Amino acid sequence: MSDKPQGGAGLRGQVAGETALCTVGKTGTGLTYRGYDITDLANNAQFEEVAHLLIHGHLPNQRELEAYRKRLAAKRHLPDALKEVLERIPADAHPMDVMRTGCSMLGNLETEQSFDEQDDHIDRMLAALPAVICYWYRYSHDGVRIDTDLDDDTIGSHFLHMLHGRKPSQLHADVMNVSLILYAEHEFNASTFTARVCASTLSDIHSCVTGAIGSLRGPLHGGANEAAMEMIEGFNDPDDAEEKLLGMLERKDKIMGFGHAVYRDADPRNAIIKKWSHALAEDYGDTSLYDISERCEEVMWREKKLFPNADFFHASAYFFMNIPTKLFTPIFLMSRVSGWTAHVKEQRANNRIIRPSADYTGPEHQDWLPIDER
Ligand SMILES: CC(=O)SCCNC(=O)CCNC(=O)[C@H](O)C(C)(C)COP(=O)(O)OP(=O)(O)OC[C@H]1O[C@@H](n2cnc3c(N)ncnc32)[C@H](O)[C@@H]1OP(=O)(O)O
Ligand SMILES: O=C([O-])CC(=O)C(=O)O
Repeated sequence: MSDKPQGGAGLRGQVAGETALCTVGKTGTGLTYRGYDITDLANNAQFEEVAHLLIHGHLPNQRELEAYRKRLAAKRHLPDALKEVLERIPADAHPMDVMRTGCSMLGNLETEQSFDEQDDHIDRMLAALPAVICYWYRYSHDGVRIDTDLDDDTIGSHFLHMLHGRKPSQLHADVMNVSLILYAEHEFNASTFTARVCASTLSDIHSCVTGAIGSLRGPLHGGANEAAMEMIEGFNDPDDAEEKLLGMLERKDKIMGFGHAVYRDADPRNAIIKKWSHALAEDYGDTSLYDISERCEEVMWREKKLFPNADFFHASAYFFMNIPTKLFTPIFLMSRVSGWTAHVKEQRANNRIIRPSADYTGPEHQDWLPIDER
């Protein structure tokens, strides 16, 4: 059980609803999806099994998994109108803005007319959002119009295939799979709560996801994996990292990829992605970025008792897979859409509009002043 002291700010520690989807900091290594431990899932599952678990309530059997995979693979194409919009977005746009626009445009072209259609739209977003980011990235950076309708078995391999123009190695496909599992769900985090607030007004599913994308974009949430990468890239070696980190701590800078709103001693996702980052570093043939990251972990714990969260070793892992830094947060999104939409379904199934109260801190009664007297 997490015993982190919880102040009032940021609704920290306050129960804001119920969920059957996830526990954070309560049991086992501290993170479970519908009762399954994150380590078991990361060691054994395919991301599509986890998405099915979250969205449809149970782990699929072989027949269900094959049908689910087929259904998702059939939804990878992008409508021409969406491609046109993506082609108009400049290369220097923020990729999370591209995702926000892409998701919203999909909602214009394929609007959810009734909640009975929600599962079809969820499948579509899971399948098409990786295509949205890769189509834009490859068009704006390489000048190519990629075919997104590829035959890869999994969402992770499909993404890497579109991005690099070739099928990924088994190691890279495995790491993407684990990464998507680790990022899939995390209870009432900021972006999921955004999705639930939007769902509680009985809005459409694309609005819920588009709003959540905006919340995930920030550096205190999903944007931290990119910010962590920018930081470690600035360190020459472990000793340089230590010296610079100490300076940053002295100046009270925020160290991206460290700390957590709920966990106190460790984020259970860190050990998993750290192990894979090490395997990737060996495969890459240059472990220096991994060594730098490990030194950051040591220094942060020694100096501040702060630990890496899910984002920190993701930075080096993605780097070793030749993924451009600006696409790190969109990968988080491609995964978290499973958790967001599972929460939207849960909210809709037992809905009351989310509308908390505030402590008023403004002025007492003020007399009206005509404009020429102000
Ligand atoms: C997958 C994810 O989205 S995980 C989160 C990703 N975000 C990041 O990595 C951004 C960096 N981390 C942070 O900003 C914070 O740790 C958060 C936003 C994740 C959690 O915020 P909070 O719950 O407010 O943090 P917490 O209550 O533990 O903060 C306690 C103290 O530690 C400090 N602290 C927390 N994290 C960090 C950090 N990464 N670097 C430096 N100091 C930190 C806080 O400033 C605070 O100091 P104070 O008491 O002097 O104000
Ligand atoms: O739970 C949080 O506040 C942030 C987080 O780790 C996640 O969303 O994965």
